[in-house]
Amino acid sequence: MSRSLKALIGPSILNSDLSRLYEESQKLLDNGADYLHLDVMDGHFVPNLTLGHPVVKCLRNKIKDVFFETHMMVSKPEQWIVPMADAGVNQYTFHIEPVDNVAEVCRKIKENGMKVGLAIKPGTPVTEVERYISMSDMVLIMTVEPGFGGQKFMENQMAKVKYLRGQYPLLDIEVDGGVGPATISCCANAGANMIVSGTAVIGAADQAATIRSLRETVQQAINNK
Ligand SMILES: O=C(CO)[C@H](O)[C@H](O)COP(=O)(O)O
Ligand SMILES: [Fe+2]
Repeated sequence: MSRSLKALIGPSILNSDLSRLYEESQKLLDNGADYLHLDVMDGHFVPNLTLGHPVVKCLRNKIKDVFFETHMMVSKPEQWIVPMADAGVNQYTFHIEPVDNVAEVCRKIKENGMKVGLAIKPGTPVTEVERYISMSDMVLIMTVEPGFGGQKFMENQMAKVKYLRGQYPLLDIEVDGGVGPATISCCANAGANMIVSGTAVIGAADQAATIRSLRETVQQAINNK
């Protein structure tokens, strides 16, 4: 049977009340999130700090059967592969910009039993990531400068998504940054199927309805292709 694309919504907990990380995460899952997108920042690759593998491990101890993606906004992604695998991460998504040997990092991630996600910043050409696609499970096209939640969606990044979708009909393509009800059609029509949404979902009056509506918009675009 051939594989088909699936619309998946992975909320980012970055702009939630982080003193209640477990409760906020569980609430998102109860409201229909397909996976959790955990933003890891090192204060060096981006000018902000969030959480690391000890926190991810504690969260994993409380939330067992859910797909955890870590979005590694770090200068040395190779350094955190083993600790994140040990913490129970399912997919290790890292930025290729600071990495000399992307293939080697991909190899190590797989060797440690995780899926590989390749991320690029808004200023990085899509061709930079395209050459590594065969080694990856997913490509993340950032739609804000990484580092902070609550920023404005960059529509000009959709050209990258459209290009990738045209070339790779079954590739998992994720968008992250400023995505919510106002911008989801843009992402869906360009061909993104994995949707990270932080502020828009966390702050929604009806979280379940918002998650459902994001997924329906994306699934409809997939079905109409
Ligand atoms: O990687 C990120 C920031 O670097 C976050 O995942 C992203 O910003 C999600 O939050 P929001 O939807 O509020 O933009
Ligand atoms: Fe992110």
